[in-house]
Amino acid sequence: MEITYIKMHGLGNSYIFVDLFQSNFDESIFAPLAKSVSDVNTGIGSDGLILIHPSDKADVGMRIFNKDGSEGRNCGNGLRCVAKYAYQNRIVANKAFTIETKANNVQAHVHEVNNYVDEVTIDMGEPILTRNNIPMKGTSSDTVVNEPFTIDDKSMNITAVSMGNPHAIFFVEKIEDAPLYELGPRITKDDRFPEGVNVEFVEVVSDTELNFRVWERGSGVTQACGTGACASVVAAVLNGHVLRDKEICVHLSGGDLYVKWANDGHVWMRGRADTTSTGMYYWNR
Ligand SMILES: N[C@@H](CCC[C@H](N)C(=O)O)C(=O)O
Repeated sequence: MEITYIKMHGLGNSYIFVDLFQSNFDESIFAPLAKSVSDVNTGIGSDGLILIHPSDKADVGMRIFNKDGSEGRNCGNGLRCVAKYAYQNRIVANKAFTIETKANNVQAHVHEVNNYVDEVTIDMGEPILTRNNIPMKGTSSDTVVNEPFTIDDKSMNITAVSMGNPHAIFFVEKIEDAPLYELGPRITKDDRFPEGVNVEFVEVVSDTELNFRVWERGSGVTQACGTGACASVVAAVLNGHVLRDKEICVHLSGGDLYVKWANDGHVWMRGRADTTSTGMYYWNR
């Protein structure tokens, strides 16, 4: 099977994009295709697969499949890439437009300088803070803010936030000491999260800056996670580390994202989206 693709990334969080405005495939191929293209040795190498598709609910639609073939409901870095692609390939005519995800419809705004889109801002909508809707098991309170969380012999405090997909945020003193490889793969599959969870370790650098590392559900360690950065800023506000309605710079392994949890409840994310290559994938199923 031959599949035309584009490889793009948001701060090193890379995906293989397939434009379903141009071609059509059977639903059954997407999960195995995500696994196949993501393999760095026998595929292309990426954190997953993203479909750009026609939508009857928004100007353009996005679906995301993680490296292991599981489907996610939202992807912040993917949204900025889809916005850039849709504008540059004239799927949309205006710089401001809507994108449908499995979680919600978001508003995108591309920033064009000398005919080149370098940054994209996304209004990600409102975070979900209720335990049942994150979802996370437990009864101690309706929201999960700085709640004791023990795994094996390690006691930490968790704040859980959904940006349409679930995030478990742990504040640490120093980002270099975060137990990312030790606990990331355990927490992501912990029974307390019926749908799994994206795991973030966050250091508060100042009242305008956070350091951030992630173990993504279905993909493992990635260079960046847009929804994770948004969830971390919300968690930092809830814990009194940073102010609401103020733009916070989140330092991820692959670069910086600018995130604000506005007073109207919406979370805004601004950052780069980059294209690395286009090509034909020859898939031996
Ligand atoms: N990298 C993404 C999130 C991708 C989906 C996630 N792994 C999940 O399963 O929820 C981002 O930039 O937000």
